[in-house]
Amino acid sequence: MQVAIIGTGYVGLTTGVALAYLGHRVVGLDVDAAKVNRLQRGEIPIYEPHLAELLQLARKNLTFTTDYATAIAPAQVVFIAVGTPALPDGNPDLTYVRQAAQGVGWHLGQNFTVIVNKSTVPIGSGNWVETLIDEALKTRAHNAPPFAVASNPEFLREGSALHDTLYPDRVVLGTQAPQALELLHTLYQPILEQNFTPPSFLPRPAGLVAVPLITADLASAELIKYAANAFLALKISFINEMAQLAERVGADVTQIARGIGLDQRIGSQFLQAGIGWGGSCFGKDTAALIATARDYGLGMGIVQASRLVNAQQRQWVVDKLLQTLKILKGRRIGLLGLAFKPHTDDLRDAPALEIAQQLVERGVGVRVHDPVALPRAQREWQKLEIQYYDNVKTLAQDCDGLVLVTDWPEYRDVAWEELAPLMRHALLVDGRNFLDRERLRQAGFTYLGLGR
Ligand SMILES: NC(=O)c1ccc[n+]([C@@H]2O[C@H](COP(=O)([O-])OP(=O)(O)OC[C@H]3O[C@@H](n4cnc5c(N)ncnc54)[C@H](O)[C@@H]3O)[C@@H](O)[C@H]2O)c1
Ligand SMILES: O=c1ccn([C@@H]2O[C@H](COP(=O)(O)OP(=O)(O)O[C@H]3O[C@H](CO)[C@@H](O)[C@H](O)[C@H]3O)[C@@H](O)[C@H]2O)c(=O)[nH]1
Repeated sequence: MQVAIIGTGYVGLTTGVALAYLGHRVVGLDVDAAKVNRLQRGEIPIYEPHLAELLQLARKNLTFTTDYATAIAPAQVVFIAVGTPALPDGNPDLTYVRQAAQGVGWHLGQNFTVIVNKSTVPIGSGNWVETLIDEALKTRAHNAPPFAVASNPEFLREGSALHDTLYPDRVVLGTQAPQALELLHTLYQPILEQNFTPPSFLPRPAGLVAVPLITADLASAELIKYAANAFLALKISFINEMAQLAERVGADVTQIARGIGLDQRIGSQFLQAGIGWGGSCFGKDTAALIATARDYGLGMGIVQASRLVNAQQRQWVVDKLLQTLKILKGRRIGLLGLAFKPHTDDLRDAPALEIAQQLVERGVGVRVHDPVALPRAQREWQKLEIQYYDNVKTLAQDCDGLVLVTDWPEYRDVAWEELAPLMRHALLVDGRNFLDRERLRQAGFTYLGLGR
């Protein structure tokens, strides 16, 4: 099938590369000319495992452009995958969705096209996009072509985006138009029936033979996305609240997580207590859900509470440093990990930024390290007075404490025994309960986890 994807960020690029690999002809469309130039040269502008490799395998089916006419006119399916960042009142900023929808309306070809909202957008956005396209079509001289709007929320996680796209837990399609559903079913058929040859570097999970398809009305599909993210955020905040209690009563939250997670009704994933959630989605999507509910007179107390707990977790790390070192002014603290999670260079709502800001405000000299996100942090955090290190050992020299912020696997392999003697205080706050605390203690560290 002929596909256009508007927005070549984490979601659009991953979707485009995956669909091209599956044999569809895909045009990636972006307003960012520099990004499109790089993609045309085969370069991936973000750090996302295997994306570059799969792009190479899919190249013959994939082109990139900044020109709406080139991308939209021949397309049978158009995905809108532009950003929907949070506004100060919690509602998502729909400026980019509006621009994309209007661009679609101005350039739609004469055959039936399905326009798919893949961006995370509030309830009613499907109808709104339809109206925008309709109005744009009216400005055109010739007869308006047939089209339908569908919702196809995206559930990929950064760091495993391609895996999640090729082997999703489910595909959700929200539309009332049978023709749209039929087209999208054909588009996703290789994934739904898992009848493609997996790339060698992304093997199919054992036992996966088919992916469930959920068909829903537009509003339900839109709400499924927000409900999923709110629930996941809530699950993490729940275990983090338990961590706060566990620490006070002398229990170990990692044992509690295991003890409840093995109950199949609860499930063991997303019970890792620590600094809490960050990233481009949980914060913005829980805020959007609360903002939507507010319009209907609902408070969304549980979702509000999960945001509150999350904010406390970031503060907890600073409090621990303060309690242990007593005076923070004049100290040197090293942060290990800047990205909001491992295997990505994404810094949106990264807990590291907030922790660094708080420490800087308290007069701490902040040093930071990350295996992949350093260059991006240097570009995006220019106003923040912190020092960047590409070597953990050099960073630790004369430090009063280290905070493990991101659970990058390589931090397990640090020669901790060599680090402790170099530091002014061999203190480590493990913000993810990730390291082997016995090993750290043997290496001479005062080890502090969260909730254990
Ligand atoms: N990042 C994730 O893990 C993830 C997962 C699921 C859903 N989502 C949702 O998907 C959407 C996209 O997120 P993302 O992280 O990929 O964003 P992103 O910021 O990485 O990419 C968005 C892209 O859209 C481009 N763009 C903006 N306006 C445009 C326009 N008018 N025409 C063409 N291109 C335009 C931007 O230049 C950018 O390259 C958001 O709604 C997000 O909530 C994101
Ligand atoms: O047990 C856990 C699991 C995760 N996290 C943190 O939670 C955040 C989010 O992690 P994750 O969900 O793995 O990454 P995202 O890429 O933000 O993916 C989420 O947000 C996406 C955007 O909407 C959705 O598509 C995904 O389904 C949803 O998992 C990160 O800061 C993690 O460190 C924890 O603190 N404890």
